[in-house]
Amino acid sequence: MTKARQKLAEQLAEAVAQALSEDLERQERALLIVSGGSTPVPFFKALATKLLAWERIDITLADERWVDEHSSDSNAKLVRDNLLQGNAAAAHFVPLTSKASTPEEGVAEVAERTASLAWPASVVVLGMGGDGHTASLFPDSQELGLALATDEPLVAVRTPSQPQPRITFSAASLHQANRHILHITGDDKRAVLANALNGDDVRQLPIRAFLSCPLAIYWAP
Ligand SMILES: O=C1O[C@H](COP(=O)(O)O)[C@@H](O)[C@H](O)[C@H]1O
Repeated sequence: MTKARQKLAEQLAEAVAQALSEDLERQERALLIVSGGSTPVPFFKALATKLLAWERIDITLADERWVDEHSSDSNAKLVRDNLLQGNAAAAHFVPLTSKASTPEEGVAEVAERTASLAWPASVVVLGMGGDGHTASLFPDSQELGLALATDEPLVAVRTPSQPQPRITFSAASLHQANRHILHITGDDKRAVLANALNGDDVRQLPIRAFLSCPLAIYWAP
């Protein structure tokens, strides 16, 4: 972990804690939506140390691989191991998988589970892959058009470039937030983001669906 990435994670944790705290001053519960992958780990660890009314905070994921919750590929495991620790262990975490064997079979149950959360979310923290995907809105997914257009909260996704089936919040659901943040690191992702800012084809680079939310960008080399 470089010093710049650690500092970025700490600054992001401070901003997210501040946002949650502000929202909790005027509402009973607040919702935080986080992303999986490798980038958020230092952010999760920094956020877990914050003194917040965690028992009034719901946390869920932007997307998930349809894998066992103990799998190393599980975004829920990532959140449990790194964010739901220390002070933040009191938060209420809502995972995006079920006992169903496929996301197509489980999506309705997960949608019911997430409907009772405190929408709009206080903060959505997005990540981005080198192909411009965010959440599980992948350029090569046959469900991308549906996930970008539907009013349904969640979509089951099959993506040729990914080994596991996935479930993702739709763009419409992820738009329902008071604040949107993109957390990325590295020159390769900076170049992808620059490319995204220079065009408007959302299917080519799905992160474009969030560029005008507005989107606060947290980037370090
Ligand atoms: O597959 C995923 O990838 C993206 C980016 O992950 P990273 O490892 O490059 O940080 C992530 O935002 C998404 O939630 C995750 O499911």
